[in-house]
Amino acid sequence: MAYLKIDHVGIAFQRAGASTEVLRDVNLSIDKGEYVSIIGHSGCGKSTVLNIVAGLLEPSQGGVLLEGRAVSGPGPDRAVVFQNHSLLPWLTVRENVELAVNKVFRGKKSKAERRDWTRHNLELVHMAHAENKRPHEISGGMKQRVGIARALAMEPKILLLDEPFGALDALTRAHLQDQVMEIHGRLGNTIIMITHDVDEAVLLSDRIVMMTNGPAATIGEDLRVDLERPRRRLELVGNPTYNDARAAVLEFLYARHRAPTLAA
Ligand SMILES: Nc1ncnc2c1ncn2[C@@H]1O[C@H](COP(=O)(O)OP(=O)(O)OP(=O)(O)O)[C@@H](O)[C@H]1O
Repeated sequence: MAYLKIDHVGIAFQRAGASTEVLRDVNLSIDKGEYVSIIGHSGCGKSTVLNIVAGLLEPSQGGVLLEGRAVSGPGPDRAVVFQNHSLLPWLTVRENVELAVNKVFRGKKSKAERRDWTRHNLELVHMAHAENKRPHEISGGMKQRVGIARALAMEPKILLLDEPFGALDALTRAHLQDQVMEIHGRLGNTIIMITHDVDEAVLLSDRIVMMTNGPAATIGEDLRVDLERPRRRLELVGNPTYNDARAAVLEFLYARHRAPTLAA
């Protein structure tokens, strides 16, 4: 049995009396501990897939099963990290993470244990030094790290990353990618990540799921990335497996499934 199963999922949105079918017959099985990226052109429905797994949207057809149980709404077993860090501005870094920790672990861990757990997760993303700062006092990359710490601290079964590095400069982005790879290597989280970046997808993922263009988008190809872990970006320069995976994704996106705006 798959750990997470997206089973014949379809969704249509109604707008101004018209119905648009955004996803059709999306099927995906993910094993525990797998790092799966979803890539596809803008507007094809990647976030919609993620939001259905998160339980924030209800599919019109099919459903999502986590450990054999149907997902029927949001829950702490599926934590989402959005592109634009969503920290509460009036709380400190520590309080932002603690809020989630208290929600999940009140009654299960003592107050002191919850504090330690909060600190531990901030340490995982190297942000413990800034625990008393408020979001406006730290950089975008740091805010994103806090968002990741908050998600990890909930000990979710599935970590859902919606373009988590999209708003960052290239160097910060590379640094954070390395940290996420390191955390995944250490904790073995099951991760679904949306990205537009082909190199990011190849570097981080065990599998890259490529989506066709909408409307009625679906999974066009599911590519396994057979690169040993831990992966180091510099060592992968010139690696034939890396280059083949990269070429396959580029070919899918820019030859077989060009964006409608690019195809004109
Ligand atoms: N709640 C909604 N109501 C109506 N239409 C929606 C809703 N959510 C998404 N859509 C539409 O569904 C399509 C897919 O959107 P989605 O955000 O999933 O795409 P995406 O692939 O994640 O895009 P991007 O890469 O630009 O973030 C778009 O045409 C969008 O306008």
